Amino acid sequence: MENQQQRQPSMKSRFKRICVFCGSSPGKKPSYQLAAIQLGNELVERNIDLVYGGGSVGLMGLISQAVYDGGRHVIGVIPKTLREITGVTVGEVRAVSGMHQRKAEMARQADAFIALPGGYGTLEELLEVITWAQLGIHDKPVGLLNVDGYYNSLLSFIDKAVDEGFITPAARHIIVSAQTAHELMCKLEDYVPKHCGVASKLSWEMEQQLGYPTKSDIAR
Ligand SMILES: C/C(=C\CNc1ncnc2c1ncn2[C@@H]1O[C@H](COP(=O)(O)O)[C@@H](O)[C@H]1O)CO
Repeated sequence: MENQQQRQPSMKSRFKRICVFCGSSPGKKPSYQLAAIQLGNELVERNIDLVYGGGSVGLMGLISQAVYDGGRHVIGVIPKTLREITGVTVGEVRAVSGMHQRKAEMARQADAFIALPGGYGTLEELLEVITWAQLGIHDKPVGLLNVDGYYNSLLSFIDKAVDEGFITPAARHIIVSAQTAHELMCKLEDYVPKHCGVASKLSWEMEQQLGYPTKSDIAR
């Protein structure tokens, strides 16, 4: 069933659709669950659609429901194997063959990425899109919603990696973090990449990295 509640957007955004990575668990603190709903509402306010990992579990279920209830389009990208355990997806379901295809499809569909609190899956997805940005595969903004300081230790670790010479200051700038959904969205709207060095030297086949069939694939 199509979502009924069409609200008038009050803000314009540079983004049409954002990919959100977040816990398949709800987390122990109510603030994590509240942040997922607030981020969903913030996307609705700005007329932005959602792409996410699909299903109704944990924070994933909360944000997708909030965006759907607000009248925006939701795409859930789910590997066929996970479909039975992740619950019902509101909006559109895109079934893919595996976890790699899921990440490529989510990345392809989005104009920006945001990570809410989560576990291994969220961290892996977040670090991959940061790495892809560093390599110049995409220049889409990457936001970290640092709810109640959940990601403080990760940010400290990344700052240590900068101090120790493993991450450049320009690549550190890829991660845009804030404590509230509103503040994060404002920062992402203004984000300008600084890490153009690698991107300008390498000529990635963008389509290939994000899983599009190339012209030569199609010709085969
Ligand atoms: C039903 C349960 C787990 C089902 N597992 C997943 N369901 C949906 N999406 C998942 C699942 N595991 C990983 N993902 C992707 O990673 C992120 C969430 O992983 P995390 O380890 O919980 O942070 C999420 O963005 C998905 O794209 C039992 O609860």
